[in-house]
Amino acid sequence: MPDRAADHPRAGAAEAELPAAVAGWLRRRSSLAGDWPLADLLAAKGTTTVSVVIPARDEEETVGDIVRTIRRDLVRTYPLVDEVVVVDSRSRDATARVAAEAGAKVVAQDAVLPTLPNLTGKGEALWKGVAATTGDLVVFVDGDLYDFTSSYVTGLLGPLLVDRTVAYVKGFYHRPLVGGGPIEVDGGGRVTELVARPLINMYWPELAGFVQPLAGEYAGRREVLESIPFVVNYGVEIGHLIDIVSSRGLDALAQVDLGVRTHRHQDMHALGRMSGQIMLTVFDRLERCGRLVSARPPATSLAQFGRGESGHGVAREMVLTDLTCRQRPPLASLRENA
Ligand SMILES: O=c1ccn([C@@H]2O[C@H](COP(=O)(O)OP(=O)(O)O[C@H]3O[C@H](CO)[C@@H](O)[C@H](O)[C@H]3O)[C@@H](O)[C@H]2O)c(=O)[nH]1
Ligand SMILES: O=C(O)[C@H](O)COP(=O)(O)O
Repeated sequence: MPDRAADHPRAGAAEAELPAAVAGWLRRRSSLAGDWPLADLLAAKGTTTVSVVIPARDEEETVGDIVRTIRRDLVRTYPLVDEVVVVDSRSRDATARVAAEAGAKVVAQDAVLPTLPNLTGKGEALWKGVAATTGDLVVFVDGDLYDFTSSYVTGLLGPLLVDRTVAYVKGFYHRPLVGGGPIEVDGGGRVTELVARPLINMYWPELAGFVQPLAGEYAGRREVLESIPFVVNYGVEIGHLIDIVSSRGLDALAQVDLGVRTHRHQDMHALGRMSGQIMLTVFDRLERCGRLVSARPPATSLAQFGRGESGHGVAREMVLTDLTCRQRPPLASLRENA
């Protein structure tokens, strides 16, 4: 992997405070999408097969362009990707039709492993996506991206195709916050900055070098993805990082700069629920490895307040959501028990 001593992401003045392992990892395991030219990847691919999994819930606006771009650049023009699967996560819009018309294989989330009880959430869609595909390498791409290019996929595959010791590659980017007012160039990733990053630095400082620990664009080896549990909600990404660094060490992980990413932002209440799910995933992992002993487990119900109409004008309406950290077991364990 290219030596990034003087390149992005840079360790600033506080480098002395970073665990030495992180500073070294940043140099060894960070690269740019442009470091992985398609011709080199095609040469390295050999018989390795590649699946792209796109989880999508109500993404009719964007999912078609993402599928078309991957199929045009990486299936038809150059044979890097072997299958493109959209997991339709109970969409109420035309996501499934749009994705199929763009050339994806579309699987309904609940139709995969149908004998299991259905669970809800993004992590569930990803787990079913792994179950529904066969590639040796699996690339995940969110279905709500506005500025997707095929270099997302080539960048994520680069370290996996050329280095057997890399197990899992995370994307990173600049994240503008778009909508409402003027664009904030790095205003996106609010849950990342307010919740995930502080928790990671407190409890897994070896992961502190990840620029976008919650990125929805990442790739992994099938045997690795089938060996870890998947939290079924938005805790899935932080769960992956914690579980893989714990089982395989930091050098099994890499990150690639994919440039800039814009996506459909969720509202504040949705981000509050996401934050709660991420916190509960962290507490779950801390408890499992005996680092947190709580006299009373955290409550899993989140009360949020919105505006509703009452007979006396605007009322405060309370909505309760269950954020329980449900998990799917490693897919490999299902096969062993079959
Ligand atoms: O039940 C669900 C919820 C979401 N999605 C899809 O998952 C992707 C990402 O979901 P989104 O709601 O757009 O998440 P973000 O607000 O963008 O959250 C960020 O942070 C999350 C927590 O780590 C990650 O899961 C996301 O990938 C990452 O983009 C999109 O294609 C969704 O359609 C599903 O398939 N099923
Ligand atoms: O990754 C995150 O932090 C959340 O998805 C929120 O992202 P946003 O602030 O760009 O909407």
